[in-house]
Amino acid sequence: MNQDELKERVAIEAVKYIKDGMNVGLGTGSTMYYAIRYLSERVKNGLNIKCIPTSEKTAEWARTYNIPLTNFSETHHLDVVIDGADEVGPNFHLLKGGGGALLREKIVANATDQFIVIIDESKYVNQLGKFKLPIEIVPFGYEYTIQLVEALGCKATLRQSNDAIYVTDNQNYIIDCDFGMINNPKQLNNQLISIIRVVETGLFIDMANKILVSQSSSGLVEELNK
Ligand SMILES: O=C(CO)[C@H](O)[C@H](O)COP(=O)(O)O
Repeated sequence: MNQDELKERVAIEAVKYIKDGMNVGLGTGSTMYYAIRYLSERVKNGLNIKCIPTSEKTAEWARTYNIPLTNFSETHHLDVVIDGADEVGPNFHLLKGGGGALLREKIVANATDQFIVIIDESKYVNQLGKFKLPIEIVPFGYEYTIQLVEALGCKATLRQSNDAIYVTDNQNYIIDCDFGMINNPKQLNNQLISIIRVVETGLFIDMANKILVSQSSSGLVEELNK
């Protein structure tokens, strides 16, 4: 079973947690694309939901597939949030932001008591840090911000897109930081967000309640609960 098939499998399982009348947070990324497509089938068959997307891309997909959207002016609490991740480590701490949507993803995940993360087994790790940690920073004075972050022990690379600096949906920049293996994700997250110029990090500490993992050997989806 290839990685796209694994993504589709786990996405389909996650969408089963969405029930009639729910307010739902929709994450960002290629795994979520499958979830949105499957969800659109259920909406077509009468499922009544309202969703808050975590990125402009996800909002575009949702509109394309006729999934009703809402926003935080109308709804403050979400019944369930589904999102992918780049790595899931011990204690369900997550490393996210590969798709550049970490800030809205964290805001949306923070609005629920049921945050379901969908991954294939290659992303389930003993220690976070093989994937470079994305950090959203304000453009103002970004060169010095990079120095301040690097002083915490990493090599930071300003994310580019089409030969220009990558700009997030919030008009900020992303730096991808190689800290090596991260021994204490909670402490590192606290150190990083104490830098005023850092908006948010891709470390999601104590946020996920349920991890769905698709297994390459069997194609089965394992459910892990906190
Ligand atoms: O954090 C994210 C976007 O900011 C994504 O959830 C993460 O990058 C996983 O994406 P994919 O499902 O494409 O592997």
